[in-house]
Amino acid sequence: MVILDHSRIASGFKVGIVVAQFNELVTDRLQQGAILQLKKYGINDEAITIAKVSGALELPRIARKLADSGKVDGIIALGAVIRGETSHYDYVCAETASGLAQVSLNGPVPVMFGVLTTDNLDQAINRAGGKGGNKGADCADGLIEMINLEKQI
Ligand SMILES: Nc1c(NC[C@H](O)[C@H](O)[C@H](O)CO)[nH]c(=O)[nH]c1=O
Ligand SMILES: CC(=O)[C@@H](O)COP(=O)(O)O
Repeated sequence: MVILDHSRIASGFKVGIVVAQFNELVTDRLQQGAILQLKKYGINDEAITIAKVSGALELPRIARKLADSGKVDGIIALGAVIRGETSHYDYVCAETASGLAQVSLNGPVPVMFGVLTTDNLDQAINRAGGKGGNKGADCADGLIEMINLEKQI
């Protein structure tokens, strides 16, 4: 029996972070949470490439270009989609999730889905360093595990 271990060793990893600026009150906190968590693994500023996009819908395209660049071992995609009065929320959430999943499944590196999809600002804030934790930090943990796991396959 072979058990592939998703360890959390991160020596020499290069990480890309793609961040939506829409609702930047929230996404800035997600970004900081991801960076602080990566630093716990010894991944410092010089090993992190940050790309800012307008909104969540722009995340997949830049994530794909970064993935294809060969400059990173994995990507964290961060955003905050907060429901408004119309059905626009549904389309933004669905297409962003689908787009990022395609980049992860079809591209050369893993892409972590760090896009909050909430009904209001309070829910988003709570998941960006509040009582709900920090989704950016969670994505950092998961990315290290994914990179390590894929190196064993
Ligand atoms: N309403 C939110 C958006 N909307 C903008 C789209 O993401 C996109 O930038 C626009 O449709 C142009 O293509 N984006 C968020 O990240 N969060 C929102 O709550
Ligand atoms: C998630 C959105 O696109 C949303 O903020 C847009 O708000 P509205 O539906 O009121 O136009």
